[in-house]
Amino acid sequence: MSNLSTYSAYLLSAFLLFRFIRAYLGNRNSPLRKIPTIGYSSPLLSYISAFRFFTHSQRMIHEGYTKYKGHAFKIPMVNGWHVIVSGLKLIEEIKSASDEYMSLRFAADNFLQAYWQLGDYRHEPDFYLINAVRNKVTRDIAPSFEDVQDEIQAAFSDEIHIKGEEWVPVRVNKTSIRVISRTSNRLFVGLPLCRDSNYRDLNIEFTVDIMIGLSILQLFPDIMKPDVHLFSCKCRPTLNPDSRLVTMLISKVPRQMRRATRLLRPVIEDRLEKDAEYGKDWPGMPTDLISWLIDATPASKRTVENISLQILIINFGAIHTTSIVSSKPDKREVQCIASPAIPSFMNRFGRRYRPSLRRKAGRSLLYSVLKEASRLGGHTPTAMNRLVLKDFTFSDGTTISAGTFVSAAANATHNDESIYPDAHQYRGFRFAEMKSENGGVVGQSMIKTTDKYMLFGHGKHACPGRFFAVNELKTMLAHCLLNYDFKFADRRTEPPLQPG
Ligand code: HEM
Repeated sequence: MSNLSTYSAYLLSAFLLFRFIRAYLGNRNSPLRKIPTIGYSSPLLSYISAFRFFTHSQRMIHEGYTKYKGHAFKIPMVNGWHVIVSGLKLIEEIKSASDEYMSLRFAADNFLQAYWQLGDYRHEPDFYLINAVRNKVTRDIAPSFEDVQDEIQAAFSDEIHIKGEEWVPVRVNKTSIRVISRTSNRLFVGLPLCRDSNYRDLNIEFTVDIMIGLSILQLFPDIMKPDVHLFSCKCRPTLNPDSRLVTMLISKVPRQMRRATRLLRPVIEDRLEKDAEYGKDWPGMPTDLISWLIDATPASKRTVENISLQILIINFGAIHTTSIVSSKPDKREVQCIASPAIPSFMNRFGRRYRPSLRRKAGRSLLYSVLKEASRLGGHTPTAMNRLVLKDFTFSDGTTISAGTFVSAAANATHNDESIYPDAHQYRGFRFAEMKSENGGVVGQSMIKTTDKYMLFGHGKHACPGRFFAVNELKTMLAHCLLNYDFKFADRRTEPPLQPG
């Protein structure tokens, strides 16, 4: 046996022994024992289920939801348990739990393996970007939205090259992610950087690189991370990454962080200089995320590296999420052609409303189409992901111990027949046609989060970027409807949906 395989065999045996002892000791008195398990719950076999969860999370959560709807069930993970709840009551209890008990921030850090991939943020009370997004991207987007509209038009005409009367093939996912990267960054960093193809690719690739990094790191128990770290990456927010050869080979995250700093440095330095010279809100200060971040970040932390990293992270949270709502993450193709006519969709439904209500009706139909696509799209098996920091007992007596992940079963809820009749079918106007209790058509806003619609989470941490994301998506869809006719390249007439 070579040295490498002997070392691997020792490592594996030590890990299995460690896992067995830890699980055995931990399980004996754990209140989690009372919660039913999907998959194996015994110390060693549970590892098999933990691996299965990597590839079959939707299926396992659907199984749990079907068996224990309205209650909690648990699924083993490599580093502990993931408890999943459903039903108004338990979801409301997560919603109202204080951050002291259940933390989104720690759950996200843990999921992303942030300490290992991005650096040590444990001492930061909050990401400044969350405040910037909550306060500014939510309220102050109206004046900048004309720019965003302008970018949508420019981005589509750069991406889709219409040739006279010919149908042109378009990869939906690739096109939508590039358009979204450009339009979101028109708000985040402005012109000309938002159009720089190197900057655009960086933001698109960064998400993929983080996901690859976390998939490797999540396979290892935390206690082995110092070793795993030799093979992965660890870099401080100062962007001074450990440059060990193997580190650099496995994870691209540190490299991408340096690339971001390089690209953003001239614009951030210019803003910081102007801020120092003219003070806050200087005349002509651009209304974009850079300005908002500089404003929200304490003076001692206003470095190019820190602000670049925050911009990269917000792109991570904004681009792929928005693009998944507008298209499936596959390589399917549609054919596009310039459309001279106002789409029949608008005419047909416009007639059903008084002229004064037409614009409102058109908007509500667009929201409905998008909301239905996101309901069925199922890219998020769980929502309201939290790490339990102190033992927490739900009103039905279920106790979840500290260190456990807890979430709501989002996708299973979105596909529940008792909530959404014909749940597995795409009905574009489902939400626009929803009736109020007295029978009037009320429609349902995509921005409003409920225990039955959790695309953006729910409660005080519900996505603060959703106002921007939904307006961006609506404007993109309206632009496509007004400017192109399209059909699926493979001649299908129904959208290719992934079953929930
Ligand atoms: C369709 C697109 C998007 C989806 C599906 C989405 C989804 C989510 C979800 C599920 C959460 C966690 C909520 C919870 O656990 O209760 C979240 C949080 C967050 N999102 Fe989004 N998001 C989107 C777009 C954006 C955009 C465009 C931005 C920024 C402009 C953004 C910024 C944030 C931030 C800062 C948080 C953290 C909030 C907190 O910690 O309190 N998101 N998002």
